[in-house]
Amino acid sequence: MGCSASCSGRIVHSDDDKIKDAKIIFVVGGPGSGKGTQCEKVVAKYGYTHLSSGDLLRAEVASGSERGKTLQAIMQKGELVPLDTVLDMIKDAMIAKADVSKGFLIDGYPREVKQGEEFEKKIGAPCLLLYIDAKGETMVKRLMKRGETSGRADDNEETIKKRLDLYYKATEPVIAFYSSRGIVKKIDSELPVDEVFGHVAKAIDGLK
Ligand SMILES: Nc1ncnc2c1ncn2[C@H]1C[C@H](O)[C@@H](COP(=O)(O)OP(=O)(O)O)O1
Ligand SMILES: [Mg+2]
Repeated sequence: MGCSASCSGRIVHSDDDKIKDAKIIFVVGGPGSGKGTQCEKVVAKYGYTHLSSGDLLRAEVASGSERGKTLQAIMQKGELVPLDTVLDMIKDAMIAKADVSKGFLIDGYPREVKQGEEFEKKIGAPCLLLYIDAKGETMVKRLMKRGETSGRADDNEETIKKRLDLYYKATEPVIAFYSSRGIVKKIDSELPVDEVFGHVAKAIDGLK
């Protein structure tokens, strides 16, 4: 945010104001369920901005920064990185895109209920949660295949298993949490990509 001590609070607030009324969609699903694939198609059709927490974190790792080194060690083990780190990165990215974006797809976040609560405190409430649902065995198969070319350190059998376990334990409660608010749309991601997208598009068209 680059606000020096001499700034009045106003500058910080105007940054926050930029995203105050933003349309926010959470995209939740297991690793390899097809979140990234669907988000790309939403970007093309609707002009939304796609923010993948994993991609933001991997970009930080690639930058070679000290923070990146710490993150890499955590991600390689298939664990969750500290909440504040991810949230700050998402918020900065949203502010940077606020002027040109029709809305935001928050992909891979929240990973646990607490992350959702913090997001709402610091940024805002989602109007929709797309629950990209595929079977465990489908996700493993897709990730093993993706691992052949992705270069992702966590696309290997051992880490995939840990990520799946963590998904079921920590992330599925997120879906229950938002279901009670009536904003969850469950999308069958076992179908071919374009058919999955048909359902995603219907959910987005139903907004407002
Ligand atoms: N509906 C679908 N049918 C077949 N393959 C799919 C699919 N959706 C995604 N894939 C493939 C593309 C990727 O290689 C892999 C993981 O997809 P992804 O979009 O990277 O998942 P995520 O972002 O949820 O981890 O599966
Ligand atoms: Mg992804």
